[in-house]
Amino acid sequence: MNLKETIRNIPDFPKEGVIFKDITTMLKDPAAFKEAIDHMAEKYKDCDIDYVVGIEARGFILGAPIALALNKGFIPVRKPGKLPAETVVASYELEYGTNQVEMHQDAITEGDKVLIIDDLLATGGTVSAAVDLVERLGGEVIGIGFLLELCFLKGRDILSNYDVFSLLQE
Ligand SMILES: O=P(O)(O)OC[C@H]1O[C@H](OP(=O)(O)OP(=O)(O)O)[C@H](O)[C@@H]1O
Ligand SMILES: Nc1ncnc2[nH]cnc12
Repeated sequence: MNLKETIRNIPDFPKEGVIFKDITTMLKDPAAFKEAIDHMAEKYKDCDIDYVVGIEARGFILGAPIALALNKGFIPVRKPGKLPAETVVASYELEYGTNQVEMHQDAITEGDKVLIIDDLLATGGTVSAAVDLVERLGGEVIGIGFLLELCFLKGRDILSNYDVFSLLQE
């Protein structure tokens, strides 16, 4: 199957000049969704990790099934004000704005080995903020996995100290 073809391009969303990669068309197709999860889980099946961290919101959709496929727990990184217990916060810039992400302070303890999953690597700002949260809590980022990498935005450059994998590239 050509997985990339199941992802739809929406021009000028959420603002002019951005071609939005809409994965809802892939998620709606069970064979495509399963292929994406299977391939991403396969990549990490022999890695020594304790948890999968997924970034709200689309990183949850991929990260949770990958965590289950690897038989690991799932830790959410959320947008501000959503997590009920004590949190750590990191700010970042996005292709189309700025935002913050949070993680529960007790989600990770010193020495935990973590795989971070998100749907898309653009500038790398979002995932760098998630890396920052994991490392401030003493965790070790073993890998960072994406469904799709927008190579022209060079997000990989700011992640050069990490093992970065993308299933699809554009
Ligand atoms: O590499 P970056 O430039 O940081 O961009 C990538 C991020 O942008 C999108 O999330 P978005 O903030 O649109 O939120 P959503 O998942 O809640 O739709 C995407 O899911 C990544 O998390
Ligand atoms: N072009 C894009 N499409 C979908 N999600 C994104 N997040 C950042 N840039 C994006």
